[in-house]
Amino acid sequence: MVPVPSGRPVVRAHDLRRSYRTRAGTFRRERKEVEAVRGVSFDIERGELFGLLGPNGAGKTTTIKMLITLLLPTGGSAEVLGHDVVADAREVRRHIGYVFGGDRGLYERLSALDNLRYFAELYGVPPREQRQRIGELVEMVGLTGREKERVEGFSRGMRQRLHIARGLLHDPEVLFLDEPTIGIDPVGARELRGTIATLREQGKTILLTTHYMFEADELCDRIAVIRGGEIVAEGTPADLKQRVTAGHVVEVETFGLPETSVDAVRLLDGVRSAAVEERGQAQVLIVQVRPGAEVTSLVLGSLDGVNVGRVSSREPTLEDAYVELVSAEPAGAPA
Ligand SMILES: Nc1ncnc2c1ncn2[C@@H]1O[C@H](COP(=O)(O)OP(=O)(O)OP(=O)(O)O)[C@@H](O)[C@H]1O
Repeated sequence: MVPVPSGRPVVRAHDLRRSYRTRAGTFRRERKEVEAVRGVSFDIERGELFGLLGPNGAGKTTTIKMLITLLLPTGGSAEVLGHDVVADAREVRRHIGYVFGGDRGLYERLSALDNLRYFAELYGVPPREQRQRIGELVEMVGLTGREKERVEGFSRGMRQRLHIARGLLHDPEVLFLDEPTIGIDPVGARELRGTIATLREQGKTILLTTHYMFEADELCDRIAVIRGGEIVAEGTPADLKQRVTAGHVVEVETFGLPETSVDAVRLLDGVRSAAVEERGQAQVLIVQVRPGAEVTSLVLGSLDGVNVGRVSSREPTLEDAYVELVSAEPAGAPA
Protein backbone atom coordinates (compact mmCIF):
# COMPACT_ATOMS: atom_id res chain seq x y z
CA MET A 1 0.00 0.00 0.00
CA VAL A 2 1.35 3.42 -0.93
CA PRO A 3 1.98 5.53 2.17
CA VAL A 4 0.22 8.89 2.36
CA PRO A 5 1.90 11.72 4.30
CA SER A 6 0.46 11.58 7.81
CA GLY A 7 -2.84 13.31 8.38
CA ARG A 8 -3.45 13.65 4.62
CA PRO A 9 -6.40 12.06 2.86
CA VAL A 10 -5.93 9.77 -0.16
CA VAL A 11 -7.66 12.27 -2.45
CA ARG A 12 -7.81 15.96 -1.72
CA ALA A 13 -9.39 18.63 -3.89
CA HIS A 14 -8.87 22.16 -2.72
CA ASP A 15 -10.78 25.04 -4.33
CA LEU A 16 -10.48 23.23 -7.67
CA ARG A 17 -11.54 25.25 -10.70
CA ARG A 18 -11.79 24.72 -14.42
CA SER A 19 -13.06 26.99 -17.19
CA TYR A 20 -13.50 26.06 -20.83
CA ARG A 21 -13.19 28.53 -23.69
CA THR A 22 -15.70 27.83 -26.41
CA ARG A 23 -16.88 29.58 -29.52
CA ALA A 24 -20.58 30.00 -30.15
CA GLY A 25 -22.51 31.06 -33.27
CA THR A 26 -21.96 30.17 -36.92
CA PHE A 27 -21.49 33.58 -38.55
CA ARG A 28 -20.48 35.92 -35.75
CA ARG A 29 -18.31 33.59 -33.71
CA GLU A 30 -18.37 34.74 -30.12
CA ARG A 31 -15.87 33.61 -27.53
CA LYS A 32 -17.53 32.26 -24.44
CA GLU A 33 -16.03 31.10 -21.19
CA VAL A 34 -17.81 28.33 -19.29
CA GLU A 35 -16.89 27.91 -15.65
CA ALA A 36 -17.49 24.17 -15.35
CA VAL A 37 -16.00 23.70 -11.87
CA ARG A 38 -16.07 26.61 -9.46
CA GLY A 39 -14.09 26.06 -6.32
CA VAL A 40 -14.70 22.42 -5.41
CA SER A 41 -13.11 21.07 -2.22
CA PHE A 42 -13.38 17.62 -0.65
CA ASP A 43 -11.25 14.94 1.00
CA ILE A 44 -11.53 11.18 0.52
CA GLU A 45 -9.99 9.00 3.23
CA ARG A 46 -8.34 5.63 2.66
CA GLY A 47 -10.87 2.88 1.92
CA GLU A 48 -13.74 5.29 1.51
CA LEU A 49 -16.30 5.14 -1.29
CA PHE A 50 -17.11 8.74 -2.05
CA GLY A 51 -19.97 9.70 -4.37
CA LEU A 52 -20.11 12.78 -6.54
CA LEU A 53 -23.70 13.31 -7.53
CA GLY A 54 -25.23 15.88 -9.81
CA PRO A 55 -27.34 16.57 -12.88
CA ASN A 56 -26.03 16.79 -16.45
CA GLY A 57 -23.37 19.44 -16.85
CA ALA A 58 -22.82 19.83 -13.10
CA GLY A 59 -19.05 19.40 -13.43
CA LYS A 60 -18.57 15.79 -12.28
CA THR A 61 -16.55 14.57 -15.28
CA THR A 62 -14.48 17.76 -15.35
CA THR A 63 -13.61 17.25 -11.68
CA ILE A 64 -12.63 13.62 -12.26
CA LYS A 65 -10.56 14.50 -15.32
CA MET A 66 -8.53 16.94 -13.26
CA LEU A 67 -7.98 14.35 -10.53
CA ILE A 68 -6.79 11.73 -13.00
CA THR A 69 -4.44 14.22 -14.70
CA LEU A 70 -6.29 14.33 -18.02
CA LEU A 71 -7.17 18.00 -17.64
CA LEU A 72 -5.23 20.85 -16.06
CA PRO A 73 -7.06 22.85 -13.41
CA THR A 74 -7.41 26.56 -14.11
CA GLY A 75 -7.35 27.21 -10.36
CA GLY A 76 -6.97 25.53 -6.97
CA SER A 77 -5.10 22.29 -6.42
CA ALA A 78 -5.59 18.57 -5.96
CA GLU A 79 -3.51 15.67 -4.79
CA VAL A 80 -3.82 11.89 -4.88
CA LEU A 81 -1.83 9.83 -2.35
CA GLY A 82 0.10 12.99 -1.48
CA HIS A 83 1.11 13.68 -5.11
CA ASP A 84 0.07 16.89 -6.77
CA VAL A 85 -2.01 16.19 -9.90
CA VAL A 86 -0.12 18.80 -11.91
CA ALA A 87 3.44 18.68 -10.61
CA ASP A 88 3.55 14.89 -9.99
CA ALA A 89 1.10 13.73 -12.68
CA ARG A 90 3.20 10.70 -13.55
CA GLU A 91 3.24 9.46 -9.94
CA VAL A 92 -0.52 10.00 -9.67
CA ARG A 93 -1.14 7.95 -12.82
CA ARG A 94 0.85 5.01 -11.50
CA HIS A 95 -1.51 4.53 -8.59
CA ILE A 96 -4.92 5.20 -10.05
CA GLY A 97 -7.38 3.40 -12.25
CA TYR A 98 -10.36 4.93 -13.98
CA VAL A 99 -13.45 3.76 -15.75
CA PHE A 100 -15.74 5.96 -17.78
CA GLY A 101 -19.29 4.91 -18.58
CA GLY A 102 -19.93 4.11 -22.24
CA ASP A 103 -18.78 1.79 -24.93
CA ARG A 104 -15.46 3.10 -26.13
CA GLY A 105 -12.00 1.85 -25.28
CA LEU A 106 -12.26 -1.89 -25.94
CA TYR A 107 -11.26 -3.86 -29.01
CA GLU A 108 -14.50 -5.26 -30.38
CA ARG A 109 -12.99 -8.03 -32.46
CA LEU A 110 -10.81 -9.37 -29.72
CA SER A 111 -12.02 -11.60 -26.93
CA ALA A 112 -12.34 -10.24 -23.39
CA LEU A 113 -9.23 -12.18 -22.49
CA ASP A 114 -7.20 -10.77 -25.37
CA ASN A 115 -8.32 -7.26 -24.51
CA LEU A 116 -7.10 -7.77 -20.95
CA ARG A 117 -3.82 -9.29 -22.15
CA TYR A 118 -3.27 -6.34 -24.46
CA PHE A 119 -3.95 -3.75 -21.74
CA ALA A 120 -1.90 -5.67 -19.17
CA GLU A 121 1.04 -5.37 -21.55
CA LEU A 122 0.32 -1.69 -22.08
CA TYR A 123 0.10 -0.99 -18.35
CA GLY A 124 3.36 -2.81 -17.71
CA VAL A 125 1.97 -5.69 -15.66
CA PRO A 126 4.94 -8.11 -15.35
CA PRO A 127 4.39 -11.10 -17.71
CA ARG A 128 4.72 -13.60 -14.84
CA GLU A 129 1.81 -11.96 -13.01
CA GLN A 130 -0.48 -11.36 -15.98
CA ARG A 131 -2.13 -14.78 -16.13
CA GLN A 132 -3.12 -14.93 -12.51
CA ARG A 133 -4.13 -11.28 -12.33
CA ILE A 134 -6.36 -11.54 -15.39
CA GLY A 135 -7.95 -14.74 -14.07
CA GLU A 136 -8.76 -13.08 -10.74
CA LEU A 137 -10.24 -10.02 -12.39
CA VAL A 138 -12.38 -11.99 -14.84
CA GLU A 139 -13.81 -13.83 -11.87
CA MET A 140 -14.30 -10.71 -9.80
CA VAL A 141 -16.30 -8.93 -12.49
CA GLY A 142 -18.37 -12.04 -13.17
CA LEU A 143 -17.19 -12.81 -16.71
CA THR A 144 -15.86 -16.29 -16.02
CA GLY A 145 -16.97 -18.63 -18.82
CA ARG A 146 -17.45 -15.76 -21.30
CA GLU A 147 -13.88 -14.48 -21.38
CA LYS A 148 -12.99 -16.18 -24.66
CA GLU A 149 -15.87 -14.58 -26.53
CA ARG A 150 -15.41 -11.53 -28.73
CA VAL A 151 -16.42 -8.25 -27.12
CA GLU A 152 -18.69 -7.38 -30.08
CA GLY A 153 -21.21 -9.88 -28.74
CA PHE A 154 -21.19 -8.46 -25.20
CA SER A 155 -24.06 -6.56 -23.64
CA ARG A 156 -23.41 -3.07 -22.27
CA GLY A 157 -23.29 -4.41 -18.73
CA MET A 158 -20.69 -7.01 -19.69
CA ARG A 159 -18.61 -4.40 -21.49
CA GLN A 160 -18.77 -2.15 -18.50
CA ARG A 161 -17.59 -4.95 -16.21
CA LEU A 162 -14.76 -5.63 -18.64
CA HIS A 163 -13.90 -1.93 -18.46
CA ILE A 164 -13.66 -2.24 -14.69
CA ALA A 165 -11.38 -5.26 -15.00
CA ARG A 166 -9.23 -3.27 -17.40
CA GLY A 167 -9.05 -0.35 -14.97
CA LEU A 168 -7.85 -2.72 -12.24
CA LEU A 169 -5.11 -4.57 -14.14
CA HIS A 170 -2.24 -2.68 -12.52
CA ASP A 171 -3.89 -3.09 -9.10
CA PRO A 172 -4.39 0.63 -8.49
CA GLU A 173 -5.10 1.78 -5.00
CA VAL A 174 -7.48 4.54 -5.99
CA LEU A 175 -10.30 4.11 -8.47
CA PHE A 176 -12.33 6.72 -10.32
CA LEU A 177 -15.61 5.43 -11.70
CA ASP A 178 -17.48 7.94 -13.85
CA GLU A 179 -21.13 6.92 -14.24
CA PRO A 180 -20.28 3.24 -14.51
CA THR A 181 -23.91 2.08 -14.62
CA ILE A 182 -25.13 4.54 -17.26
CA GLY A 183 -27.24 2.90 -19.94
CA ILE A 184 -27.21 -0.52 -18.29
CA ASP A 185 -30.42 -2.41 -17.57
CA PRO A 186 -31.49 -2.81 -13.91
CA VAL A 187 -30.14 -6.37 -13.56
CA GLY A 188 -26.78 -5.48 -15.11
CA ALA A 189 -26.57 -2.33 -13.02
CA ARG A 190 -27.24 -4.29 -9.84
CA GLU A 191 -24.47 -6.74 -10.69
CA LEU A 192 -22.13 -3.88 -11.35
CA ARG A 193 -22.99 -2.32 -8.00
CA GLY A 194 -22.10 -5.67 -6.45
CA THR A 195 -18.69 -5.48 -8.14
CA ILE A 196 -18.15 -1.94 -6.83
CA ALA A 197 -19.11 -3.03 -3.31
CA THR A 198 -16.55 -5.87 -3.56
CA LEU A 199 -13.83 -3.40 -4.53
CA ARG A 200 -14.64 -1.33 -1.50
CA GLU A 201 -14.44 -4.39 0.73
CA GLN A 202 -10.99 -5.03 -0.72
CA GLY A 203 -9.92 -1.67 0.66
CA LYS A 204 -9.80 0.38 -2.53
CA THR A 205 -10.43 4.09 -2.23
CA ILE A 206 -13.13 4.94 -4.75
CA LEU A 207 -14.64 8.06 -6.23
CA LEU A 208 -17.91 7.29 -8.01
CA THR A 209 -20.06 9.67 -10.00
CA THR A 210 -23.67 8.89 -10.72
CA HIS A 211 -26.99 10.51 -11.50
CA TYR A 212 -28.81 8.00 -9.36
CA MET A 213 -29.50 8.86 -5.77
CA PHE A 214 -30.46 5.31 -4.82
CA GLU A 215 -27.17 4.04 -6.21
CA ALA A 216 -25.19 6.53 -4.15
CA ASP A 217 -27.34 5.67 -1.14
CA GLU A 218 -26.63 1.97 -1.52
CA LEU A 219 -22.90 2.23 -2.14
CA CYS A 220 -21.38 5.40 -0.77
CA ASP A 221 -19.90 6.20 2.62
CA ARG A 222 -20.16 9.87 1.85
CA ILE A 223 -21.74 11.92 -0.91
CA ALA A 224 -21.15 15.39 -2.29
CA VAL A 225 -23.92 16.87 -4.42
CA ILE A 226 -22.53 19.10 -7.14
CA ARG A 227 -24.54 21.59 -9.12
CA GLY A 228 -23.44 24.35 -11.47
CA GLY A 229 -19.81 23.52 -10.68
CA GLU A 230 -20.22 23.93 -6.92
CA ILE A 231 -20.78 21.54 -4.06
CA VAL A 232 -24.20 22.28 -2.60
CA ALA A 233 -24.31 19.55 0.05
CA GLU A 234 -22.00 16.96 1.53
CA GLY A 235 -22.45 14.21 4.09
CA THR A 236 -23.33 10.57 4.62
CA PRO A 237 -26.45 9.33 2.85
CA ALA A 238 -28.15 9.44 6.26
CA ASP A 239 -27.12 13.10 6.73
CA LEU A 240 -28.62 14.03 3.40
CA LYS A 241 -31.83 12.13 4.10
CA GLN A 242 -32.06 13.94 7.41
CA ARG A 243 -32.43 17.17 5.49
CA VAL A 244 -35.84 16.13 4.24
CA THR A 245 -37.16 13.56 6.67
CA ALA A 246 -38.75 16.32 8.70
CA GLY A 247 -41.85 17.41 6.83
CA HIS A 248 -43.77 15.59 4.16
CA VAL A 249 -44.50 15.75 0.44
CA VAL A 250 -47.82 16.59 -1.19
CA GLU A 251 -48.34 15.44 -4.77
CA VAL A 252 -51.03 17.00 -6.93
CA GLU A 253 -51.82 15.56 -10.33
CA THR A 254 -52.75 18.33 -12.78
CA PHE A 255 -53.51 18.71 -16.47
CA GLY A 256 -52.22 21.85 -18.20
CA LEU A 257 -50.36 23.36 -15.24
CA PRO A 258 -49.08 26.90 -15.99
CA GLU A 259 -45.64 27.91 -14.68
CA THR A 260 -47.25 30.93 -12.93
CA SER A 261 -49.24 28.56 -10.69
CA VAL A 262 -46.06 26.68 -9.72
CA ASP A 263 -44.43 30.00 -8.84
CA ALA A 264 -47.47 30.93 -6.72
CA VAL A 265 -47.24 27.59 -4.85
CA ARG A 266 -43.54 28.17 -4.16
CA LEU A 267 -44.41 31.42 -2.37
CA LEU A 268 -46.98 29.84 -0.03
CA ASP A 269 -46.33 29.77 3.72
CA GLY A 270 -45.18 26.30 4.76
CA VAL A 271 -43.91 25.31 1.30
CA ARG A 272 -40.22 24.53 1.15
CA SER A 273 -40.00 23.80 -2.55
CA ALA A 274 -42.12 22.77 -5.51
CA ALA A 275 -41.17 20.89 -8.64
CA VAL A 276 -43.11 19.48 -11.60
CA GLU A 277 -42.75 16.00 -13.02
CA GLU A 278 -44.36 14.96 -16.32
CA ARG A 279 -46.20 11.64 -16.00
CA GLY A 280 -47.97 10.70 -19.24
CA GLN A 281 -50.60 13.35 -19.94
CA ALA A 282 -50.38 14.75 -16.42
CA GLN A 283 -48.03 17.17 -14.72
CA VAL A 284 -47.52 16.14 -11.12
CA LEU A 285 -46.77 19.02 -8.79
CA ILE A 286 -44.47 17.80 -6.03
CA VAL A 287 -44.55 20.07 -3.00
CA GLN A 288 -42.11 19.67 -0.12
CA VAL A 289 -43.79 20.86 3.05
CA ARG A 290 -42.04 22.38 6.06
CA PRO A 291 -42.29 20.36 9.31
CA GLY A 292 -45.61 20.90 11.06
CA ALA A 293 -47.16 22.86 8.20
CA GLU A 294 -50.40 21.86 6.49
CA VAL A 295 -50.56 23.24 2.97
CA THR A 296 -52.88 21.04 0.92
CA SER A 297 -55.83 23.43 0.88
CA LEU A 298 -53.57 26.44 0.24
CA VAL A 299 -51.94 24.64 -2.69
CA LEU A 300 -55.30 23.67 -4.17
CA GLY A 301 -56.46 27.28 -3.67
CA SER A 302 -53.60 28.61 -5.72
CA LEU A 303 -54.35 26.11 -8.49
CA ASP A 304 -57.73 27.72 -9.04
CA GLY A 305 -58.82 27.17 -12.65
CA VAL A 306 -56.34 24.31 -13.20
CA ASN A 307 -57.71 20.85 -13.96
CA VAL A 308 -56.71 18.84 -10.85
CA GLY A 309 -56.66 15.02 -10.54
CA ARG A 310 -55.45 12.89 -7.65
CA VAL A 311 -54.03 14.54 -4.52
CA SER A 312 -51.83 12.55 -2.14
CA SER A 313 -49.42 12.97 0.72
CA ARG A 314 -46.31 10.84 1.33
CA GLU A 315 -43.05 10.58 3.27
CA PRO A 316 -40.04 12.17 1.56
CA THR A 317 -37.33 10.02 -0.05
CA LEU A 318 -33.65 10.61 -0.65
CA GLU A 319 -34.57 11.42 -4.24
CA ASP A 320 -36.67 14.33 -2.95
CA ALA A 321 -33.62 15.63 -1.08
CA TYR A 322 -31.59 15.42 -4.25
CA VAL A 323 -34.23 17.10 -6.41
CA GLU A 324 -34.54 19.89 -3.87
CA LEU A 325 -30.76 20.37 -3.78
CA VAL A 326 -30.25 20.43 -7.50
CA SER A 327 -33.32 22.44 -8.49
CA ALA A 328 -33.17 25.28 -5.95
CA GLU A 329 -32.26 28.74 -7.27
CA PRO A 330 -28.52 29.26 -6.81
CA ALA A 331 -27.62 31.89 -4.21
CA GLY A 332 -27.12 35.24 -5.91
CA ALA A 333 -28.75 34.07 -9.15
CA PRO A 334 -30.51 36.77 -11.12
CA ALA A 335 -34.25 36.75 -10.46
N1 LIG B 1 -14.44 20.29 -23.68
C1 LIG B 1 -15.36 21.17 -23.28
N2 LIG B 1 -15.48 22.37 -23.89
C2 LIG B 1 -16.41 23.26 -23.49
N3 LIG B 1 -17.27 23.07 -22.47
C3 LIG B 1 -17.20 21.89 -21.83
C4 LIG B 1 -16.25 20.87 -22.19
N4 LIG B 1 -16.42 19.81 -21.37
C5 LIG B 1 -17.43 20.14 -20.53
N5 LIG B 1 -17.90 21.39 -20.80
C6 LIG B 1 -18.98 22.09 -20.07
O1 LIG B 1 -18.64 22.09 -18.69
C7 LIG B 1 -19.79 21.87 -17.90
C8 LIG B 1 -19.56 20.66 -16.99
O2 LIG B 1 -19.47 19.49 -17.79
P1 LIG B 1 -19.14 18.04 -17.17
O3 LIG B 1 -19.01 17.12 -18.32
O4 LIG B 1 -18.03 18.15 -16.22
O5 LIG B 1 -20.48 17.75 -16.37
P2 LIG B 1 -21.02 16.38 -15.76
O6 LIG B 1 -21.52 16.70 -14.40
O7 LIG B 1 -20.00 15.31 -15.87
O8 LIG B 1 -22.26 16.09 -16.72
P3 LIG B 1 -22.91 14.69 -17.23
O9 LIG B 1 -23.66 14.15 -16.08
O10 LIG B 1 -23.79 15.15 -18.34
O11 LIG B 1 -21.78 13.82 -17.69
C9 LIG B 1 -20.96 21.75 -18.85
O12 LIG B 1 -21.57 23.01 -18.96
C10 LIG B 1 -20.30 21.35 -20.15
O13 LIG B 1 -21.06 21.80 -21.25
